[in-house]
Amino acid sequence: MLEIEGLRAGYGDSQVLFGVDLRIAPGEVATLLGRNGMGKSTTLRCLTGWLAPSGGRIRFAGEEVTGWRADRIARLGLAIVPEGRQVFPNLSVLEHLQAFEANRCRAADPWTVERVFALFPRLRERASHLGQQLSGGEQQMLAIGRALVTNPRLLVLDEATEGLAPLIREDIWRCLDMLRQAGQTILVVDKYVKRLIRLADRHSIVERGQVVWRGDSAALAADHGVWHRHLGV
Ligand SMILES: Nc1ncnc2c1ncn2[C@@H]1O[C@H](COP(=O)(O)OP(=O)(O)OP(=O)(O)O)[C@@H](O)[C@H]1O
Repeated sequence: MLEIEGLRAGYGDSQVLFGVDLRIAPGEVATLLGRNGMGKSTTLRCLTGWLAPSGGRIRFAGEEVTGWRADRIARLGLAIVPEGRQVFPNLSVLEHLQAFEANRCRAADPWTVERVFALFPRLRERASHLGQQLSGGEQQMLAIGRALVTNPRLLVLDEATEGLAPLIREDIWRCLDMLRQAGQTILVVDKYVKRLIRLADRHSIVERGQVVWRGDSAALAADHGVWHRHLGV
Protein backbone atom coordinates (compact mmCIF):
# COMPACT_ATOMS: atom_id res chain seq x y z
CA MET A 1 0.00 0.00 0.00
CA LEU A 2 2.75 2.44 1.00
CA GLU A 3 6.52 2.38 0.59
CA ILE A 4 8.62 5.32 1.70
CA GLU A 5 12.34 5.03 1.04
CA GLY A 6 15.15 7.37 2.05
CA LEU A 7 12.79 10.33 2.47
CA ARG A 8 14.57 13.64 2.99
CA ALA A 9 12.84 16.97 3.55
CA GLY A 10 13.07 20.21 5.48
CA TYR A 11 12.04 23.81 5.70
CA GLY A 12 14.26 26.32 3.90
CA ASP A 13 17.86 25.63 4.88
CA SER A 14 16.92 23.44 7.81
CA GLN A 15 16.84 19.72 6.99
CA VAL A 16 14.44 17.72 9.18
CA LEU A 17 14.19 14.27 7.55
CA PHE A 18 17.40 12.36 6.88
CA GLY A 19 16.22 9.24 5.09
CA VAL A 20 12.91 7.99 6.54
CA ASP A 21 11.89 4.44 5.51
CA LEU A 22 8.38 3.12 6.09
CA ARG A 23 6.26 0.34 4.59
CA ILE A 24 2.60 -0.44 5.20
CA ALA A 25 0.82 -3.49 3.76
CA PRO A 26 -2.88 -3.42 2.82
CA GLY A 27 -5.10 -3.88 5.88
CA GLU A 28 -2.30 -3.09 8.30
CA VAL A 29 -2.47 -0.53 11.10
CA ALA A 30 0.94 1.14 11.49
CA THR A 31 2.16 3.86 13.82
CA LEU A 32 4.84 6.48 13.62
CA LEU A 33 6.11 7.24 17.11
CA GLY A 34 8.72 9.59 18.50
CA ARG A 35 9.31 12.54 20.79
CA ASN A 36 8.20 16.05 19.82
CA GLY A 37 9.99 17.64 16.90
CA MET A 38 11.53 14.43 15.53
CA GLY A 39 9.90 14.66 12.10
CA LYS A 40 6.62 12.70 12.28
CA SER A 41 4.37 15.49 10.99
CA THR A 42 6.97 16.43 8.38
CA THR A 43 6.89 12.83 7.10
CA LEU A 44 3.09 13.04 6.87
CA ARG A 45 3.30 16.41 5.07
CA CYS A 46 5.49 14.81 2.40
CA LEU A 47 3.16 11.82 2.15
CA THR A 48 0.09 14.02 1.63
CA GLY A 49 1.87 16.25 -0.89
CA TRP A 50 1.81 19.36 1.31
CA LEU A 51 5.62 19.50 1.41
CA ALA A 52 7.94 18.63 -1.47
CA PRO A 53 10.66 16.17 -0.40
CA SER A 54 14.26 17.00 -1.26
CA GLY A 55 15.13 13.32 -1.75
CA GLY A 56 13.90 9.75 -1.54
CA ARG A 57 10.74 8.21 -2.95
CA ILE A 58 7.15 7.53 -1.97
CA ARG A 59 5.10 4.78 -3.64
CA PHE A 60 1.40 4.67 -2.80
CA ALA A 61 -1.24 2.32 -4.21
CA GLY A 62 1.09 1.20 -6.97
CA GLU A 63 2.04 4.71 -8.13
CA GLU A 64 5.24 6.67 -7.62
CA VAL A 65 3.69 9.78 -6.03
CA THR A 66 6.87 11.60 -4.96
CA GLY A 67 6.38 15.31 -5.69
CA TRP A 68 2.71 14.92 -6.72
CA ARG A 69 0.27 17.66 -5.73
CA ALA A 70 -1.86 17.05 -2.65
CA ASP A 71 -5.17 16.88 -4.53
CA ARG A 72 -3.84 14.21 -6.90
CA ILE A 73 -2.57 12.07 -4.01
CA ALA A 74 -5.92 12.50 -2.23
CA ARG A 75 -7.78 11.34 -5.34
CA LEU A 76 -5.60 8.23 -5.44
CA GLY A 77 -7.05 7.34 -2.05
CA LEU A 78 -5.17 9.01 0.75
CA ALA A 79 -7.12 10.87 3.45
CA ILE A 80 -5.65 12.62 6.46
CA VAL A 81 -7.18 13.60 9.76
CA PRO A 82 -4.83 16.53 10.32
CA GLU A 83 -3.28 17.79 13.51
CA GLY A 84 -5.64 20.34 15.07
CA ARG A 85 -8.64 18.84 13.14
CA GLN A 86 -8.90 21.79 10.71
CA VAL A 87 -12.67 21.74 10.44
CA PHE A 88 -14.19 24.67 8.54
CA PRO A 89 -15.67 27.10 11.12
CA ASN A 90 -18.56 28.22 8.89
CA LEU A 91 -19.62 24.89 7.37
CA SER A 92 -22.16 22.69 9.13
CA VAL A 93 -21.44 19.07 10.03
CA LEU A 94 -23.68 17.88 7.18
CA GLU A 95 -22.06 20.29 4.69
CA HIS A 96 -18.59 19.00 5.63
CA LEU A 97 -19.62 15.42 4.98
CA GLN A 98 -21.52 16.16 1.77
CA ALA A 99 -18.63 18.21 0.39
CA PHE A 100 -16.16 15.36 0.88
CA GLU A 101 -18.37 12.36 0.04
CA ALA A 102 -16.92 10.36 -2.85
CA ASN A 103 -16.31 6.70 -3.59
CA ARG A 104 -12.79 7.37 -4.87
CA CYS A 105 -11.57 3.79 -4.71
CA ARG A 106 -14.88 2.18 -5.76
CA ALA A 107 -15.41 0.47 -2.41
CA ALA A 108 -18.11 -2.23 -2.58
CA ASP A 109 -19.72 -0.98 0.61
CA PRO A 110 -18.74 2.71 0.65
CA TRP A 111 -18.76 5.07 3.59
CA THR A 112 -21.67 7.49 3.20
CA VAL A 113 -22.93 10.38 5.31
CA GLU A 114 -25.53 8.00 6.76
CA ARG A 115 -22.89 5.43 7.76
CA VAL A 116 -20.79 8.14 9.43
CA PHE A 117 -23.89 9.23 11.39
CA ALA A 118 -24.39 5.61 12.46
CA LEU A 119 -20.74 5.43 13.59
CA PHE A 120 -20.92 8.77 15.44
CA PRO A 121 -24.57 9.38 16.50
CA ARG A 122 -23.40 12.61 18.13
CA LEU A 123 -22.67 14.02 14.65
CA ARG A 124 -26.23 13.28 13.52
CA GLU A 125 -27.54 15.24 16.52
CA ARG A 126 -25.22 18.08 15.54
CA ALA A 127 -25.81 17.87 11.76
CA SER A 128 -26.82 21.52 11.35
CA HIS A 129 -24.23 22.94 13.75
CA LEU A 130 -21.27 24.86 12.35
CA GLY A 131 -17.70 23.62 12.78
CA GLN A 132 -16.97 26.45 15.22
CA GLN A 133 -19.89 25.41 17.46
CA LEU A 134 -18.58 21.88 18.05
CA SER A 135 -16.62 20.61 21.05
CA GLY A 136 -13.09 19.29 20.52
CA GLY A 137 -14.31 15.69 20.54
CA GLU A 138 -17.11 16.43 18.07
CA GLN A 139 -14.65 18.21 15.78
CA GLN A 140 -12.42 15.14 15.92
CA MET A 141 -15.30 12.83 15.03
CA LEU A 142 -16.14 15.15 12.13
CA ALA A 143 -12.52 15.19 10.94
CA ILE A 144 -12.55 11.36 10.94
CA GLY A 145 -15.98 11.19 9.27
CA ARG A 146 -14.90 13.68 6.63
CA ALA A 147 -11.87 11.49 5.84
CA LEU A 148 -13.95 8.28 5.80
CA VAL A 149 -16.55 9.53 3.29
CA THR A 150 -13.75 9.87 0.72
CA ASN A 151 -13.41 6.05 1.10
CA PRO A 152 -9.63 6.18 1.41
CA ARG A 153 -7.26 3.31 0.69
CA LEU A 154 -5.05 4.72 3.44
CA LEU A 155 -6.36 6.71 6.40
CA VAL A 156 -3.73 8.84 8.15
CA LEU A 157 -4.29 10.36 11.61
CA ASP A 158 -1.95 13.00 13.02
CA GLU A 159 -2.35 13.35 16.81
CA ALA A 160 -6.08 12.59 16.59
CA THR A 161 -6.53 12.24 20.36
CA GLU A 162 -4.55 15.33 21.36
CA GLY A 163 -6.35 17.55 23.85
CA LEU A 164 -9.34 15.22 24.28
CA ALA A 165 -10.79 14.07 27.60
CA PRO A 166 -9.94 10.40 28.39
CA LEU A 167 -13.47 9.11 27.70
CA ILE A 168 -13.68 10.86 24.34
CA ARG A 169 -10.17 9.68 23.52
CA GLU A 170 -11.28 6.11 24.17
CA ASP A 171 -14.25 6.65 21.81
CA ILE A 172 -11.78 7.58 19.07
CA TRP A 173 -9.61 4.52 19.82
CA ARG A 174 -12.68 2.26 19.68
CA CYS A 175 -13.64 3.76 16.34
CA LEU A 176 -10.13 2.97 15.03
CA ASP A 177 -10.36 -0.60 16.43
CA MET A 178 -13.58 -1.02 14.49
CA LEU A 179 -12.09 0.40 11.27
CA ARG A 180 -9.16 -1.94 11.65
CA GLN A 181 -11.49 -4.93 11.99
CA ALA A 182 -13.22 -3.77 8.81
CA GLY A 183 -9.86 -4.01 7.01
CA GLN A 184 -9.06 -0.29 6.72
CA THR A 185 -5.35 0.44 6.25
CA ILE A 186 -4.34 3.10 8.79
CA LEU A 187 -1.25 5.11 9.70
CA VAL A 188 -1.43 6.71 13.15
CA VAL A 189 0.80 9.32 14.73
CA ASP A 190 0.03 9.59 18.43
CA LYS A 191 1.74 9.37 21.79
CA TYR A 192 -0.31 6.86 23.78
CA VAL A 193 2.06 3.93 23.33
CA LYS A 194 0.14 1.44 25.49
CA ARG A 195 -3.10 2.01 23.59
CA LEU A 196 -1.31 1.97 20.24
CA ILE A 197 0.18 -1.42 21.07
CA ARG A 198 -3.38 -2.76 21.40
CA LEU A 199 -4.58 -1.04 18.24
CA ALA A 200 -1.76 -1.42 15.73
CA ASP A 201 0.21 -4.21 14.04
CA ARG A 202 3.53 -2.50 13.49
CA HIS A 203 5.41 0.51 14.82
CA SER A 204 8.23 2.75 13.63
CA ILE A 205 10.05 5.17 15.90
CA VAL A 206 11.44 8.36 14.39
CA GLU A 207 14.37 10.16 15.94
CA ARG A 208 16.03 13.20 14.41
CA GLY A 209 14.53 12.52 11.03
CA GLN A 210 15.28 8.80 10.73
CA VAL A 211 13.51 5.59 11.74
CA VAL A 212 15.65 4.20 14.57
CA TRP A 213 13.45 1.26 15.62
CA ARG A 214 10.73 -0.79 13.95
CA GLY A 215 8.84 -3.85 15.07
CA ASP A 216 5.47 -5.38 15.81
CA SER A 217 3.31 -4.77 18.87
CA ALA A 218 4.69 -7.80 20.76
CA ALA A 219 8.27 -6.57 20.30
CA LEU A 220 7.39 -3.03 21.41
CA ALA A 221 5.37 -4.26 24.39
CA ALA A 222 8.29 -6.43 25.53
CA ASP A 223 11.05 -3.85 25.28
CA HIS A 224 10.50 -1.01 27.75
CA GLY A 225 14.11 0.04 27.14
CA VAL A 226 12.95 1.23 23.71
CA TRP A 227 10.20 3.30 25.33
CA HIS A 228 12.67 5.01 27.68
CA ARG A 229 15.41 5.52 25.09
CA HIS A 230 13.32 6.79 22.20
CA LEU A 231 9.94 7.89 23.54
CA GLY A 232 10.75 9.28 26.96
CA VAL A 233 7.99 7.26 28.67
N1 LIG B 1 6.64 24.96 9.07
C1 LIG B 1 7.84 24.77 9.63
N2 LIG B 1 8.86 25.63 9.40
C2 LIG B 1 10.08 25.44 9.95
N3 LIG B 1 10.39 24.40 10.77
C3 LIG B 1 9.42 23.53 11.03
C4 LIG B 1 8.10 23.65 10.48
N4 LIG B 1 7.36 22.59 10.94
C5 LIG B 1 8.17 21.87 11.72
N5 LIG B 1 9.41 22.41 11.77
C6 LIG B 1 10.55 21.88 12.52
O1 LIG B 1 10.83 20.58 12.00
C7 LIG B 1 11.19 19.69 13.06
C8 LIG B 1 10.28 18.47 13.01
O2 LIG B 1 8.94 18.89 13.25
P1 LIG B 1 7.69 17.90 13.11
O3 LIG B 1 6.45 18.75 13.26
O4 LIG B 1 7.82 17.07 11.91
O5 LIG B 1 7.89 17.01 14.41
P2 LIG B 1 6.95 15.94 15.07
O6 LIG B 1 7.77 14.72 15.25
O7 LIG B 1 5.69 15.81 14.30
O8 LIG B 1 6.67 16.53 16.51
P3 LIG B 1 5.36 17.17 17.14
O9 LIG B 1 4.76 16.09 17.93
O10 LIG B 1 5.94 18.26 17.99
O11 LIG B 1 4.50 17.69 16.01
C9 LIG B 1 11.09 20.48 14.35
O12 LIG B 1 12.38 20.92 14.70
C10 LIG B 1 10.22 21.64 13.98
O13 LIG B 1 10.57 22.79 14.74
